[in-house]
Formats: sequence, structure tokens, C-alpha cells
Amino acid sequence: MQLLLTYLKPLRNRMLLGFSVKFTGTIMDLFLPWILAYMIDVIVPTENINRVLLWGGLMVLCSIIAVVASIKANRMASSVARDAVEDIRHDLYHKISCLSASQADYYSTPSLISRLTSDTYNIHRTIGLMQRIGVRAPILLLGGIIMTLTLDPTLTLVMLGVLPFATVTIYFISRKGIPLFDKLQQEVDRLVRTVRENITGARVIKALSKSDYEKQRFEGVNQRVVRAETKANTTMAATTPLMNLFLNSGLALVILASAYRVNAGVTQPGVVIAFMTYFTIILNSMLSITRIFVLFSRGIASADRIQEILVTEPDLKVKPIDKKRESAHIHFDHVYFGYHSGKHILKDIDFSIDRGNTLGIIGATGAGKTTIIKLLLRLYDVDEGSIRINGVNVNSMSLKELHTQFGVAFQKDFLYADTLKENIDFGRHITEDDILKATEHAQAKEFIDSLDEGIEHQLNAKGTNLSGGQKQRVLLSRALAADPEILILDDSSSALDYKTDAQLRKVLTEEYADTTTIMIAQRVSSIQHADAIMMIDNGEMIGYGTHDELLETCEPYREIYENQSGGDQVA
Ligand SMILES: Nc1ncnc2c1ncn2[C@@H]1O[C@H](COP(=O)(O)OP(=O)(O)OP(=O)(O)O)[C@@H](O)[C@H]1O
Repeated sequence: MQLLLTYLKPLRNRMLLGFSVKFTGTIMDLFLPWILAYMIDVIVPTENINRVLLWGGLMVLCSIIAVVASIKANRMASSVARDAVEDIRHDLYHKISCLSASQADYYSTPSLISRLTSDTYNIHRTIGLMQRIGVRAPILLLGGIIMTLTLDPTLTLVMLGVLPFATVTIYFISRKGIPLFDKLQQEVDRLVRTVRENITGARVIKALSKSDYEKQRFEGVNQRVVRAETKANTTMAATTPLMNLFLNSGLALVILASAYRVNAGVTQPGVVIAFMTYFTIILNSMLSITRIFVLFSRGIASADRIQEILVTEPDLKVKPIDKKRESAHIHFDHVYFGYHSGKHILKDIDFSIDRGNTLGIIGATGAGKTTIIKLLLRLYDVDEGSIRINGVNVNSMSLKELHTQFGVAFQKDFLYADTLKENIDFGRHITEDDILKATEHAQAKEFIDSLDEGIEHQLNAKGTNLSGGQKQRVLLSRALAADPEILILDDSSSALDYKTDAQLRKVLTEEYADTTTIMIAQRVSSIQHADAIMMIDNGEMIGYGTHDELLETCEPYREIYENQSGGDQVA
């Protein structure tokens, strides 16, 4: 609720103007039955054609004002909803992009996406409808009762006798119905999540012949949506017939009472006709108010979910400057870290790399290799120990200052639907010459030259129109393009053949002699020439040294080397 108020405050003048226009249109609508009654009972019996035309003209005028005002007010309501939600979306996106990796893990990616899409959509609908029906329905309800009172208070009492039944019915059905719609929304969320997983994993699902299994899984989720929908709609389906029952009973009572009163000469036929119209207006406005409650409760739930993100304080604050005199370029000083408190993924990681040197990291899957890189980039804060670059603790640098030092190619980095050039430049305004140089160094030149548009070749989202090896070369080009001080290659040569891998290593040694490189690899051949190699197992350093030193001192390293060089040709 607080969120809606905050974002609607700057638009209050436009909203007030819209309310006034809507108010005028609604009042005109309310006057129409009253004028009709007056014409039937007073004007027509005088048989004065001029007066009939005058009052008829007045009715037409009121109708035109009502229609024009309603259209204008609806447009204004839509523009207010559009502008408020544009601001909400803007701020939410900005906030999400500032969340730390652990905060993003906590909320989960699908949840953040649905807050940015379906929740903002719900709010758009709520703000729009509240301005349209939210203004109109209460005016019609109260105004309708007042107008009937001016026409015939006795008949109004008969009509009001039916309203409590309608109110109680709407209250109980809504109380049961609203939670059912909330449940339905949750099931729809689950359906969206499943579809998202299936589409993302379409290739592997097909490759593993899991299509039937996934179809069944989808069918299960789909059935849950159908059941939730049936339950919610069956409950709410009673509303309209019951309201019609009350409407018709009320009308029957009003007609019965009217018959006596018309015969007794205390009321007129025109008044009875107007009454019936007002009665319908009043009951319909009650139904609209119920709809508002349902929508409003959904809108508020969505607003709360968005507010939760907007008030989240970024947890990676820049700490006071912490600098030591150190000769090492990068220094991990007895680092401990866990994604969840209490369970350390990394234990006592302690090493230094001098400027221009290369560190190779090798270890079993899930050993914690990528986590070391994430900590160096300060995507997460360490639990114990410190990480220093040129002696400065990474937690005392701004993230921008820290990240501009890096060129990074992650294992599953993403490519987006744009040209190769834009994917390599990545918004850093790198000159075309430097981009072409990077593609040459990353061994990507040959395949890019073979494309008709060359560097302007358009990629599909996630680079699906490239092979695994081509993708890796583009990502490597991106990492090298800005001539970084620190180069991170996380399993970036696994899809390269041995020859290309060897050429890449040669280029890195010759052209990037001042760049400090950390290279994670599965193949010993990719890192065996590094200045130092770290063997990591279950979050612990079990070996550290040159290739030759590790062959002597680290049994698991020697085993990997022997296994790999036994089957493969080592470059
Ligand atoms: N965001 C995360 N939240 C919770 N646990 C995580 C997260 N990322 C990684 N882990 C866990 O941390 C451990 C180390 O993961 P990491 O990605 O560092 O391994 P790795 O050695 O790089 O593995 P691989 O060679 O398969 O890429 C794994 O057990 C993994 O499940």
C-alpha cells in the first residue's frame, strides 16, 4: 500500500482531474432515470411537444456528457497507471541490478522476474481499475440510493430491505473466493516456472529422451491450475445468479408495492420505471465493489512483493580503506567462505600471485574453483580472512573500481541477441581495432572472417546460432578486449581443440605479459605451464606449486595428469 501511495503522489493532480471528470460522467448517468421518470409522469401528460423535445434533448445531452467524460476519464486513468508503473519498473530494475549475488540467490531469479513482470502488471491493472470502477461504483451505489429516496422514500425502504441479503452473500462468497484466487495465482506461478525450465532445457530434454517425462510433469502442473481455477470459479460462479435472484426478488417486491401505491395515487408509473433502473444500477455497483476488493487484494499482494525488494539495502557496502604494503598483485589471506552460514565451501584458501603471473586452478567438480573467482570479484563477501589486490582489501574498493580491472570469461557466460561486435564490446566503447585484435588473440578471427557479415554477424539470444567452441572464443574475445589487468578464464578453453588451446596460451604469454591470469581448467594441459597451480578438493587447497612440484608432492594431481596424458596427447 505504501508503495502505491509513494508512486501515485507525484501524479495526484492528474488523478484528481481524472476523478472529477469521472464524477461528472457518473452523475450524468445517475440523472438519466430520474429525468425519464419526470418525463413520463410530468412532461408527457401535458402533451406539450416543445417540453417533451426539451427534456428529451436534455437526456441526450446528459448521455453524451456521460460517454465523453467516461472515455476521457478512462484514458486519464490508463495514463496515470502507465506512468506510475513505468517508474516502479524502472526503480525495481535498478534495485535488482544492485542486489548482491547472495541477495539474488535468496530471492531466486524466477521470483525476481515475476516481480518485474506479472507483479508490475497486477499493479497496473489495480491502479487503472481503482480509478475507473473505484470512483464510479461507490458514487452509483450511494447516488442511486439518494436518487430513489428523492423519488419515493417508501419504495426505497422496500428496495433497501433486499440489500442486506445481497451484502451478506457477496461478503461470504468473496471471503471464500479471494483466497482461492490467491491459490490459483500460486499455481499459475508454478506453471510458468515449469514452462520456463522446460523451454530453457529443451535441448537436453530432447537429447535424453525425457520429453514424455517432462510432458507428464507439465500435465501434472497444468491439472493443478485447472483444479484451482475450477474451485475458484465454481465458488465465485454463485455470485451472479444469487445477485440476479436478489435483483428479481427486489424488483418483484418493488413492483408489488408500486402497484398498491400507484393505485392509491401516491406514486407514479414513471417513478416505478426509474426505480427498477436504479435498483439494477445499485446491485451492479455492489458487484463492482466486490470485484474491486478481489483486484485490490491481488494488487496489494503484488505491491508488497515489489516493496520487499525496493527496501532491501545492498549488503555489499564499501568498507573504510584497508591497505597493506604488499608486493603480490593478488593475495588470498586465509579465506573461509560458505553460501549458507555454518557450512564452509572454501576453507583456509591462502595464496599470492605476482603481477603478470598465471595461476592455474584444477579440482573436481563442485570443489569450489568458481567460488574463488566469485570472491575475488566480490560477488560475495568472505566469512573470514581477506582478499587483496595490490595490497587493497577488495571490500574497501567501489565495485566499479574493482570490476574495471578484470576481463572475465565464465563457464556459462551469456551472449545476447545483438551483433558479435556489440557482444564483445559489452557497452565499454572499445574501438573496433581493439575488438578485432581481441578476436585474433582469442582464436576467433578465422570463424568470424568466414561469416558474411563478419564482426557485424547477428547472434540469437544466448548465442544459440554458434557452436560451443565458437561461443567460447567470442567470450574470450570479450574478456581480452579491454586489455585487463587481471584476466579470469573459468573453464574457457574446454571446448577448444588442443591446437587452438595451445595457440591461445602462447598468445596470452606473449601479448598479455603484464596481465595477471587465473585460469580454471579441467585439463592439466591447459594449465601445466602456469607459474603456479592450485589443486583444490572439497574447498581445501590440497596442492600448490608448479607442475613439476605438484607431480612430486600431490598424489591426486599426478593421478589426473597420468589419466589425461595416458588417453590424450598433451600439447
Ligand atoms: N549460489 C550458490 N548457492 C549455494 N551453493 C552454491 C552456489 N554456487 C555454488 N554452490 C555450491 O558451492 C560448491 C562449489 O561450487 P563451485 O561452482 O565453486 O564449484 P566448481 O569447483 O567451480 O565446480 P565446477 O567445476 O563444476 O564448475 C558446490 O557444492 C556448489 O553446489
